[in-house]
Amino acid sequence: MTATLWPDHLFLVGCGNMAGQMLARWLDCGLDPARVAVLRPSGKPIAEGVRVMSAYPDALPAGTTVLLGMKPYQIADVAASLAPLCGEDTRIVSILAGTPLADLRARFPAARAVVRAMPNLPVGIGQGVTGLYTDAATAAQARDAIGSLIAPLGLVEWIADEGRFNEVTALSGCGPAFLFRFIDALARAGEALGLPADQAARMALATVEGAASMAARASDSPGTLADRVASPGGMTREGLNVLDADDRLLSLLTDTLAAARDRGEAMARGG
Ligand SMILES: NC(=O)c1ccc[n+]([C@@H]2O[C@H](COP(=O)([O-])OP(=O)(O)OC[C@H]3O[C@@H](n4cnc5c(N)ncnc54)[C@H](O)[C@@H]3O)[C@@H](O)[C@H]2O)c1
Ligand code: PRO
Repeated sequence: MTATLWPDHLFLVGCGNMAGQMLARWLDCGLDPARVAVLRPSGKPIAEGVRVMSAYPDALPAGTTVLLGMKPYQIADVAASLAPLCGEDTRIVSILAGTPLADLRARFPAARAVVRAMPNLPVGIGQGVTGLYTDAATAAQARDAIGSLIAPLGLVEWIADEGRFNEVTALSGCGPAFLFRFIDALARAGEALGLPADQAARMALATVEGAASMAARASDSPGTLADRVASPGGMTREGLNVLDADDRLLSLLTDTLAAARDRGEAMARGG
């Protein structure tokens, strides 16, 4: 991995579940906490050396990278206080679901570099997925610097077409929740067939962890790997037949992603 180009000044607006995981990973990877300031209404401490404030400062240092980590519906209030502190060299990174770049540009007109980012929770252990999007108004140097900041979080994918950002969010941003549900359902199905609940929970989690790690390292596709588990005439094929009948699992997941995507589109319309 190439060395991370840490920003001189990082200002987090909101530091809950998601931004908190991003910051934890950055600090683990060597970001100097003295470069970080966090605005959070509670004012509660975050980590040794990180400055926490419950009100906006009078000014931001030149070239500050701002991470918008509060809830999407708070953007109007936040922008009213934050935009006057932003200059041409302020870099804005937004993780707000369903909030288009044009909306961010309208709210932070002075900042040249504005990037939409869609991380997911495993960024905290460096195994996340982050989709990124920006436009031509963001200079290449700022784009690279933001890419470098995101790199320690896991897989980084620049998205060419912002019109696909809600699909990206549905797949990888929301994806961990769907996988957590799957692990839970696998365990409960085992329990329904008669296994002790605690044992089924341990086995379901370890099975998903092992299968995902194996798929990540394999040169074969997950589809080929599934066939390798299924001995001809054996037990697995009978199970796969249930998942595959009428594309049942595929339909379920397509409907799941579509519902999440549609919510992103409604949020972008102000819903
Ligand atoms: N949770 C996820 O998996 C995930 C994934 C990708 C993106 N996101 C995005 O991350 C953002 C935060 O989601 P979350 O799940 O971390 O929610 P959260 O509620 O855990 O965090 C939001 C934080 O913002 C703080 N806050 C509230 N009002 C504020 C204000 N006026 N100024 C500054 N901070 C304020 C809250 O105290 C809270 O700590 C959302 O925009 C969401 O779309 C979340
Ligand atoms: N969490 C955010 C939401 O549920 C966005 C992706 C994951 O809206």
